[in-house]
Amino acid sequence: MGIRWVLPPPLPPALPPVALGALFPSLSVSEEPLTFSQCKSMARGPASSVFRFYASKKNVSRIRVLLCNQYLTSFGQHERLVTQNLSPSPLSEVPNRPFFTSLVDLNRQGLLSRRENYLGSDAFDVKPFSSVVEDGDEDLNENSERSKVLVDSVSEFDADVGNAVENGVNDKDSRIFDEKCGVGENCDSTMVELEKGAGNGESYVHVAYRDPVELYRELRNAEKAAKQRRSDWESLREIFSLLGKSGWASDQALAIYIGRAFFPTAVAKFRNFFFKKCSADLAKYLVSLGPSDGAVKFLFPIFVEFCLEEFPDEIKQFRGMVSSADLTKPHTWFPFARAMRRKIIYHCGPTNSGKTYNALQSFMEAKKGIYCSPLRLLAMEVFDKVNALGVYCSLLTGQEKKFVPFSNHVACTVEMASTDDMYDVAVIDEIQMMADPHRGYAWTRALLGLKADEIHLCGDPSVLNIVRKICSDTGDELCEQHYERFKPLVVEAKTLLGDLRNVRSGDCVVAFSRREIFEVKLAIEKHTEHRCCVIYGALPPETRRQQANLFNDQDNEFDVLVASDAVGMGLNLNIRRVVFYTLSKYNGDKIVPVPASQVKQIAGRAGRRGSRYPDGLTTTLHLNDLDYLIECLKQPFDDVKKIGLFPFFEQVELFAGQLPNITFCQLLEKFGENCRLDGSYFLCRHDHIKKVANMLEKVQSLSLEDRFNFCFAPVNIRDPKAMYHLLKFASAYSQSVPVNIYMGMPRGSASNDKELLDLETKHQVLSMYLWLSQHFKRDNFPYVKKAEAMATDIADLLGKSLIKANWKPEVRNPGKPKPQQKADGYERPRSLIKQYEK
Ligand SMILES: Nc1ncnc2c1ncn2[C@@H]1O[C@H](COP(=O)(O)OP(=O)(O)OP(=O)(O)O)[C@@H](O)[C@H]1O
Repeated sequence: MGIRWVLPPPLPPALPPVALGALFPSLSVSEEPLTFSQCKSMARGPASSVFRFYASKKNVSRIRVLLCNQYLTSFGQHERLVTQNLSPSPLSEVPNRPFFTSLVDLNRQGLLSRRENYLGSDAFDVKPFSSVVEDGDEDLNENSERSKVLVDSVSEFDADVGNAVENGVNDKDSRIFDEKCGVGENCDSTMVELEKGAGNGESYVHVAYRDPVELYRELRNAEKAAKQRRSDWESLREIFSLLGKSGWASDQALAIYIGRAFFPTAVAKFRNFFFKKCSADLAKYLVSLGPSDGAVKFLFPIFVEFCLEEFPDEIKQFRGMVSSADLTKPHTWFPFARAMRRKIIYHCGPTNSGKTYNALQSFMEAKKGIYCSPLRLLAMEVFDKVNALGVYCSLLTGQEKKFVPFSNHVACTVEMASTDDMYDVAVIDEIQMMADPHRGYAWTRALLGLKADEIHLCGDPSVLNIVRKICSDTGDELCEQHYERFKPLVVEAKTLLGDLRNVRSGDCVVAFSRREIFEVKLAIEKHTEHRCCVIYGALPPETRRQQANLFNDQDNEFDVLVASDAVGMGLNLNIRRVVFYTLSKYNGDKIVPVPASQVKQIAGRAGRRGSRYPDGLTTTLHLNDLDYLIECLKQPFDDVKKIGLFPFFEQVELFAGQLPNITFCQLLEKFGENCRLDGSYFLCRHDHIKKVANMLEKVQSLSLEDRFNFCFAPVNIRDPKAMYHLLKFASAYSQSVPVNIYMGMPRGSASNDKELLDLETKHQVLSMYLWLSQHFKRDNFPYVKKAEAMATDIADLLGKSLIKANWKPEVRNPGKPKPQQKADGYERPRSLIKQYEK
């Protein structure tokens, strides 16, 4: 936002002041700075009632001019006071002039100074009267003598500065001004000010036009505060309370490195200082504004001066902290990738349109390739598929490393993608996950940092625009390939009419909680001839694959799949119809509608090229939910505006150097509060990391790096048993003793839901052990083989348990809302979408 300069219209020199006001509507606003001679002519000219300007002889272009007009009637309370004050007005017949806009613009356009500490002051939206010149120029307040002429009325003023003869004001005053102000080539600075209404009872209004730097200096030098009425003190107290609570002021204070945490303290100190020193006029003026935005904006620049003088250490510390938490320009974090000429190919389209298939063709044809998957399961699928097609490919996930001899290809989870190795072709699957609130940073890092000549992105169009922007930042060439679904998805309007007895072979019933999944399975198996496979996130990938194979295989009775949203990605499934059991889910806080993008992704699993059901159908259990389903499918893809980012350990370490005496969890919190991001990025949510960090505070001797790494271990933070094991692993690691698996093998498959939950937890703990063994020195985790064997056995037991599972599910989280209990043997939810709408 540039500074705008107000130029008066050219005026006939002999125009009487009464006529001048009418000319103000034609004030032009120029983007160009005024020349010094223009300023001079304005100062001498008759156009305005009040001129106030500062000039530096060093650089005329830095002159700032504020042109005020005393006849404004709509420029806030304080201008009204000015108007009232100027009675009897010689110009009372002059119509109100729309000068207001120009003046406000001028106010808002950042005439505020830019001294070194005012970094980011473009964002300021405060009284622009700070007297500091731009760009480190000599501070006029400090180093130059300023002259001041006080004149009693508008016409006299006009006469003084410009048209003394024409307006009948004596030459002597004019000379005084010239001498004192030195309006001429050699003047240091010039300031002309009007004491409005002096002597008529409201003399304080001149305060509105005073330079905040000066006001601050006067306050600082004052011996003590003027006496005020009790009610005025009350009013002032309210104004300061408003300042302390003002989000606007706290945001603006960041520009001078007064952090949000320190802001209330700074305001409290400022208030104490102010109350000890304030003059009668200043207090009266503020009281006249009352506890309002106007008062806050008036006080703010004075507050800034106070802070700059009083809190240099705090400002320096916060500045250091902010610069060490600088996450702006993440594309510059990967200089090697920036030095490459990369070609990005965006395979853009809905599900089941052949995006991944085409990208994998290029991957397999390359000499050296990397495939980055959103899930372990999908990495395993690609690993199997590619090796089966004769291309040697290794597997790398957080939990396992399967090296295939002579392989130049690797299928990995996106977090494990190496930004050190060079590749001919890289594939990043489900690129829209860049916007995922928790894991988005991993996709962003892969896109920015992979060293590959060709990078294939597969995903829906939601992140296309942001990828375009990133490519223009990185200088990579972008090539877009758009896809359509092989066969359109058809919505079945009939629905299941609320009755699970209407499921058919090839259906996938989608529910959004583990409890609901087992309820549905139980109901279907009890009331129909169908048998159900289940897939949900807490199951190990091996078990999910086993269940998928069971469902795909036609030679068995398992012809219905009951699944969570985990079915939306990664598995090749022969689904005829996707049936939404509900279209609402618990988001950890409350019941919310399932986002349209997720509904599309899941519904799109129905019908798959080359499968038994190439035509896809989708519907809902309840008629009530159908409209929402249709609405979701009709909705265009979101246009994602921001993608995720998370600091590397080195960045956190640098930040930690600024705050040596706080816990790691507090450190993460502070980082979140103070980090700076470009507009296209957000800091990924890290509540789960903080929760682990909190728990690990008990483990004393972990280094910062180890602590950081432990916090990323895959653990279900809502499962106390899993958290307990993580704590034990970290404790043993910190004592440099071999980390053991303190867990026995279950005797057999589960015969109730409690045992099933136990198997799930045990597998997660083993998976965590394997993850830690990959992310820390292997020597510290000597029982990897044992953990792998146990994990395989447990996944097997889980598969067996699921086949015979016909029990009511345990409630893992009793806080969740329960569906309605029906008398006919199984629980059915009401349409939660309808409930939500109500
Ligand atoms: N040209 C092709 N020849 C044979 N089969 C194909 C071809 N293109 C795609 N397919 C098959 O179609 C199915 C869907 O393709 P693919 O997985 O590539 O779609 P997608 O758009 O990536 O979908 P999603 O986003 O759901 O993963 C797969 O089973 C794939 O093997």
